[in-house]
Amino acid sequence: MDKKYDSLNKDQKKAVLHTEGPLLILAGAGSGKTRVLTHRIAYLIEEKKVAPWNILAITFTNKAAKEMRERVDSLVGSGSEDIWVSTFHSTCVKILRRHIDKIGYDRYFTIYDTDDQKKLIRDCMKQLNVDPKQFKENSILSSISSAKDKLLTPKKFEKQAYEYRDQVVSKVYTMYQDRLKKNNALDFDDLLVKTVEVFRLCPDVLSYYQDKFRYIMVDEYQDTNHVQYIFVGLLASRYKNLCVVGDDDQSIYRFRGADISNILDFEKDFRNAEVIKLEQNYRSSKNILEAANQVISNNYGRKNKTLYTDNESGDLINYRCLQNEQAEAEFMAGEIIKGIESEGRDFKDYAILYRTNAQSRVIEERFILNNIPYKIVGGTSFYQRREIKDILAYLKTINNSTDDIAVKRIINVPRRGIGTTTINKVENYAYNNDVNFFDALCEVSQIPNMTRSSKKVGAFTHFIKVLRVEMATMSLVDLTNEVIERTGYVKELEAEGTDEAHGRIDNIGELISKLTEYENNEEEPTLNGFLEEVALIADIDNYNEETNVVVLMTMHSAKGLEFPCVFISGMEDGLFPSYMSISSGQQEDIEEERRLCYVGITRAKQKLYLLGANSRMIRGMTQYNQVSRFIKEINNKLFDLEYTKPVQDMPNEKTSFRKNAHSFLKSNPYVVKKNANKMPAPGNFTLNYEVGDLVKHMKFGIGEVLAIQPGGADYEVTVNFPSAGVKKLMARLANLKKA
Ligand SMILES: Nc1ncnc2c1ncn2[C@@H]1O[C@H](COP(=O)(O)OP(=O)(O)OP(=O)(O)O)[C@@H](O)[C@H]1O
Ligand SMILES: [Mg+2]
Repeated sequence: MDKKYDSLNKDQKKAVLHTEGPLLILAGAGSGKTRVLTHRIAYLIEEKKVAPWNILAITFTNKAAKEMRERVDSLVGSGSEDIWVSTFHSTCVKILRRHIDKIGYDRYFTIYDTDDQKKLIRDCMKQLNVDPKQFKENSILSSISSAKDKLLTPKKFEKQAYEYRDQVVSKVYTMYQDRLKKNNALDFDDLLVKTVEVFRLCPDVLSYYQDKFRYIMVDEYQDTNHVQYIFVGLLASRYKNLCVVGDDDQSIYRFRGADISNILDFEKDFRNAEVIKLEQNYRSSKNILEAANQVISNNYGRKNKTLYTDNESGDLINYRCLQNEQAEAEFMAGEIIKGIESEGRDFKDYAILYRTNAQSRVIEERFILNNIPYKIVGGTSFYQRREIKDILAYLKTINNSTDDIAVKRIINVPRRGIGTTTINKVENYAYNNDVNFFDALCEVSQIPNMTRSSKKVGAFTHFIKVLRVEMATMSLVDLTNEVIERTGYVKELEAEGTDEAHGRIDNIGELISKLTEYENNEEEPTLNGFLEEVALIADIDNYNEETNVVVLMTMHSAKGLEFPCVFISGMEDGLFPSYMSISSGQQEDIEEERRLCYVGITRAKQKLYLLGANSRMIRGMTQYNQVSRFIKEINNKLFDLEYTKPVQDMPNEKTSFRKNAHSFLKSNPYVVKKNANKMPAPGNFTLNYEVGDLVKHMKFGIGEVLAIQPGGADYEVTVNFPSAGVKKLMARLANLKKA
């Protein structure tokens, strides 16, 4: 056997050599699962003389597929181009291009992306007279998608549709599917559904692929959904040479239909399955691994796994709670620059992970300021996002209506019944009369044959003109809120209720935060000034093509990847774990967040930063979040104590705590300053403490007074309790004692 297999440990080798029969490799992060898969492919070809075209390897993303092919290439040398290494979707496309005619589709079908899907759904809803105010296309779309995941055809779905909403979805689903077929198109879910359909209806096709793919491997098996599970099951049912690898602790796509039981039930589905556990982690330092283990051990119902490493203890984990999100971003930039200048690191050694895409905005701006090249992976950079461009287009239109592109962008967003025919006519009029688009809109009554839409156009131009007048007496934040309110932009997103829509709402909130920041920092804030500032940032943020760059991404996108240094930003309750997961009250939701935290931590090889902020501006409002519960699940001993006060001990560290508080107050315009309690006392009630003092509360222990504000017959006192976060208390009831 070739020398390259000597680098594998005993269990890994066992997994590589076990080529016949079902095999489950269930192992924690960084234990070499993906590495085993690549070596297994090499072994099958080189030692077992299996033809490359008899091998199918499925990865979760195209990026992972590309990496796996490269790794196999470097192991085997030649022949690897004949192996099928791809995602579920690309695998299915290849199969369908050859055989979909068997179920009445043309082999040259087109694939619909989300935008195409939405257009089609909209058409169907119109034809069926479904009220788009009551039923949002995105929400219907996501119901259809989840039906497809479960292999529910329109007919089957109809049979189960007892509730009114389901009956509406059922009607749309039936027509949608019909129209897809007429258009000879498949959506993304169909790629899997139709492949399974071909396999079930055409035994000869299934038989061909069962024979072809004698050896099947699936990476990240814990995140497969039902239809993917059926697909793999059908293919593997003849030879049963199926090797799946995964980690139940890294299942993070439940919201997309991933079913963790697929991995937990593998032994039931495939009797005689060999199960191999890999227990050695090769990726991370001892400290990082220990932190990950401590966090995940708080989840119930796990498969029993232990993970150790022979790597060095390495640096302690750098946990820091900074003053606010700006300071957090500044700290990251500083650390990266320090690492490059004094530790010989490269930009590409660093990854910044966060819970929601909206968090990237502040970081992007800081990096631009400090000339740190970066790239957003699996997402769009902040100012390129659709909703941000839309709202900015409104602001541009209000500011200066000669920007035709901006006006055209929003003339029918959200939809107000102004269609392309109208727009074309207005464009022609503008061209012929040499006026800009907005002016042409204002003169709509002069344009022939426009009676029907002229009212709608008039309402739009009126709306813009009114805001133009009102803005003289309004802050920019209020102006933007007016736009959002009166257009119903956010309301529409709320009604959609999908994860994507929530993400967009978060991003709009982030834009409001940006505006608030701008207004606070600028002596004479103007809309024009703001738009100029943003235009500059939006222009520069184009580092995308470079390879030696810091990468920014959500923890979801980081699955399977590794980096020497990892920052996790926003370790605060309400952000991570998310507010939704906390407020749902479901243990499962917090557990999914905890798995995500485990994924995040285990991306790091040498250096891990867990960062949070005392205060964070969300939707233009300063929020004081508690330290993330996940931080509290990590033993303080693993934190770099030189920088971090252990959470529980903080109140004893009086001096540094005070010092901290003062700089905190300085940077926080929202907090009433020190002389606040010299304001007229409500009634005859006085306090014996002031802002900056430490006080003791019966339940929350010692905390620091951040603000005091008279309110009726009492004071509202804002206190930062290290054990419980920032609380607003009524002084009489709270009975706080100076500590
Ligand atoms: N036996 C080994 N000797 C040396 N390095 C190894 C060994 N096994 C794995 N590694 C290295 O450890 C790191 C993690 O491996 P790999 O990415 O395959 O883990 P994984 O289990 O797939 O992780 P994840 O759960 O995050 O997907 C890689 O850098 C890999 O090269
Ligand atoms: Mg992996």
